[in-house]
Amino acid sequence: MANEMVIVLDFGGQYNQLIARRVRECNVYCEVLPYTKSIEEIKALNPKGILFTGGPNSVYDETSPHYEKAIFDLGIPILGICYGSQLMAWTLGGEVATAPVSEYGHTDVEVDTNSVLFKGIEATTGCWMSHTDYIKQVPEGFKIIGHTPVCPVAAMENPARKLYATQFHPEVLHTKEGKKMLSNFVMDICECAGDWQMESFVENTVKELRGQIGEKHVILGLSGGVDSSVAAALLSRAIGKQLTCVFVDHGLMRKNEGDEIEETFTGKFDMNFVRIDCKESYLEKLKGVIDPEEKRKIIGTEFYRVFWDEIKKHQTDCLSYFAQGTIYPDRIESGKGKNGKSDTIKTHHNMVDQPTDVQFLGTIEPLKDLFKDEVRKVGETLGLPHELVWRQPFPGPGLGVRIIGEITAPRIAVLQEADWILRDEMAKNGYEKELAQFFCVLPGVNTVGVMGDHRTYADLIAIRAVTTDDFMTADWAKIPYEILGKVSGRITNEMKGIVNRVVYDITSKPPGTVEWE
Ligand SMILES: Nc1ncnc2c1ncn2[C@@H]1O[C@H](COP(=O)(O)OP(=O)(O)OP(=O)(O)O)[C@@H](O)[C@H]1O
Ligand SMILES: O=c1[nH]c(=O)c2[nH+]cn([C@@H]3O[C@H](COP(=O)(O)O)[C@@H](O)[C@H]3O)c2[nH]1
Ligand SMILES: NC(=O)CC[C@H](N)C(=O)O
Ligand SMILES: [Mg+2]
Repeated sequence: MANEMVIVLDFGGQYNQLIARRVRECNVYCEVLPYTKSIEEIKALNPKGILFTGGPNSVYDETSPHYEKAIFDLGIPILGICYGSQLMAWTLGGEVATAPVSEYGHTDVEVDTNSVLFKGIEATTGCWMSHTDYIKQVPEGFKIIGHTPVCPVAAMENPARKLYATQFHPEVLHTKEGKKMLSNFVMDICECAGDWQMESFVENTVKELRGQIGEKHVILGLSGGVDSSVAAALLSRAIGKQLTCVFVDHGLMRKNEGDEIEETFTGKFDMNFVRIDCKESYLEKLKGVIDPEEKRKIIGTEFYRVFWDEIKKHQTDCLSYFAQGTIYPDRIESGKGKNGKSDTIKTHHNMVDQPTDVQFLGTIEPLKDLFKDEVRKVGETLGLPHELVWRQPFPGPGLGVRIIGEITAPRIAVLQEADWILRDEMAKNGYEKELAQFFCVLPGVNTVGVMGDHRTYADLIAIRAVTTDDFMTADWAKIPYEILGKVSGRITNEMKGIVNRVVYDITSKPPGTVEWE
């Protein structure tokens, strides 16, 4: 049975995925759709509620994204946020104009606690604002349920039509009671039951996979990372030995990692597992390549070829499905997630177009709608070992996107060694589990140093470490200086003549990204 669903209509805001996350935290399935989705398509999905996102435009501009008025007559509850609130007001005959005073950041809002939207919330509540326009006049039938000293309509409602709007952003953590407000909307106003549970996800997905695959064979790209391991466990539960897991050892893994993965998957699991050594062919393909996007595309395309060659070996008579552990943020950050209006930040290797001569029966991505923390929950539900479920993510292109400039065997070895020292020292100091991700980067810069009265001219190593829960935004990690000092001391001593300087990356995301390429 299909889950009940809430839709986020994307008008170009920055926090749209966050809205979906917050709704899912209420155990309600939620997807972000472009505002170009027709009203018929939306009706067909039978949503229990709709949220309109924020956006950079002004509704009174003719060229801004608008939506047909009829959506407000469907009887489906709607919550407009920021631009979405202005759109609701404007479309229904209210007035929106440039605000006399813009509000950015923290603002105390006086809310009407008699409104269901603000049930259980104190009358003055800290909210997060980011607007230059405002609702000057609410449409007929609407009541103001929130204001600030400079914003007369910080929230409005028409409960009879189940229409609600907030000028502030309830989805961001800085809106103290935002989660409660969204929960009030989803549970009380949309009357959702909260049936999006990991147990039912596993059960439904396994059933769907069985139906889709039938007697056919599936080749899964298994990296030993969280996503593909969870995808492997799901597929294995659905189709058992019809599944073959293919681990591509492209030589860009961390020190000893290839052997460790082989050991785990041949030792702890009863799955068909194949490790393919293609170190040489990857090096050959990447020779002389320095552009980050080009590297990513070569690595991604090569993945397809390896899988395809493997399939051809086993199947001469019929085609197999190809499966991978793609998750929701992979699609979004590659610019393929939503309305095609978002910028391509970097092409994740698994989002590269399939070469035309590669023919799979179809692609299976059972985790494509999940966020990382949800994937981990699925992994736990499936009973995967804790260390596997809570592993740090490791990008498919591996050290390839941490070696700036040309990728060569000696440069890979340098980075592997430095990275191993960092991981070893973090583990020894019990700091490993504190951070979402940490690693070394080889920037390809030589610097001058002095050692034993000799001049050195050797490589620089950068340490990158972040805290985040969804990898969409991240902060640089405040690793204690003592640990950083030990790491730097060990790298420069144990890699004498090779590395003579270590720096720490103190950039958050945005403006940086987690990986350097
Ligand atoms: N070395 C590899 N061999 C085979 N498949 C791979 C390899 N690296 C990545 N993939 C495929 O690409 C997908 C995306 O990679 P990604 O790194 O995002 O996920 P993951 O490695 O499974 O998990 P994690 O994010 O924890 O590293 C994987 O789920 C897997 O299907
Ligand atoms: O499988 C992957 N294939 C890729 O091409 C890729 N690029 C980045 N990452 C990982 O995604 C998270 C966010 O990284 P960025 O801030 O660098 O985009 C971080 O966890 C990165 O390690 C990738 N994972
Ligand atoms: N964050 C937003 O959605 C902003 C909406 C609109 N562009 C404004 O400035 O008011
Ligand atoms: Mg990975």
